[in-house]
Amino acid sequence: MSLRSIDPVENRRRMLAGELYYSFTPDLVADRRRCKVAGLEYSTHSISGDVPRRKLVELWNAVVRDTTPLPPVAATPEEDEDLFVDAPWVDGPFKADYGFNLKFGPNVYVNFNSTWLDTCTITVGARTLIGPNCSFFAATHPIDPAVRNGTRGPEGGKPIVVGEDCWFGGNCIVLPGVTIGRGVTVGAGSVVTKDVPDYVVVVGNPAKVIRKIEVGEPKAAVQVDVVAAPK
Ligand SMILES: CC(=O)SCCNC(=O)CCNC(=O)[C@H](O)C(C)(C)COP(=O)(O)OP(=O)(O)OC[C@H]1O[C@@H](n2cnc3c(N)ncnc32)[C@H](O)[C@@H]1OP(=O)(O)O
Repeated sequence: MSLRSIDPVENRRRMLAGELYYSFTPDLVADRRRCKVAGLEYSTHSISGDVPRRKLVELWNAVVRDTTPLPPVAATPEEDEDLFVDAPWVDGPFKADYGFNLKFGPNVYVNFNSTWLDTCTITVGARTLIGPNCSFFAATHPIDPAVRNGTRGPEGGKPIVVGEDCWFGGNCIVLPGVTIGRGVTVGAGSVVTKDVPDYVVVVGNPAKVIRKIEVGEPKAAVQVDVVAAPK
């Protein structure tokens, strides 16, 4: 069967739905290339720090294909930067398959070298912090090599959901179909293979709960005293 004969609309529907589909069709190859190019441009400016925050948010929105208009430019560069204080902050290098299946909430931070195989949606809840070298793999392949059939065979996927207020240490891997609750800490180097409930610490490969987290008073109660004294 030629991959060119596949109905691109139905194929794409199957990809997002987590059903078997073909990923080496011309349209999906082009979509991945678009994301690589947009991600490279974003990463380059993220690393060099040579553009204002507004431009970086614009480049990020291009990666994830978010067409929401940015707010009007503020009076000063500082005030303009403040407009984007809650925009997701992703340090380059960053790599994803499609970009448009990434759904990040406000105030999310992703440290450098993250990898996102977003054949299905990958949702990251507000205020979640992600350490360096973390990978989120929504994509999967058939276990039977006869079905898998290299680049000619079908592949699958399952969405990943990360709740609000989570923290991932460095070098974590999250597998397809995993839902992680609110306020979870994932220890460095963990491989999360199964769903994780709210407010626990998980570590290891496969990640296991090592303790529950007692949630404190609202965040404002914990303030580090670093505000400069008025001159
Ligand atoms: C957003 C960013 O950029 S993040 C910056 C990068 N920073 C990091 O990656 C740091 C990540 N931190 C960790 O992994 C920490 O170990 C934490 C947060 C999971 C520690 O959690 P705590 O609840 O304080 O665990 P604690 O240190 O008491 O250890 C409890 C047990 O778990 C084990 N453990 C702790 N972390 C890990 C881990 N990542 N993997 C495997 N085992 C671990 C400990 O060895 C200990 O085992 P023991 O009971 O047999 O002695």
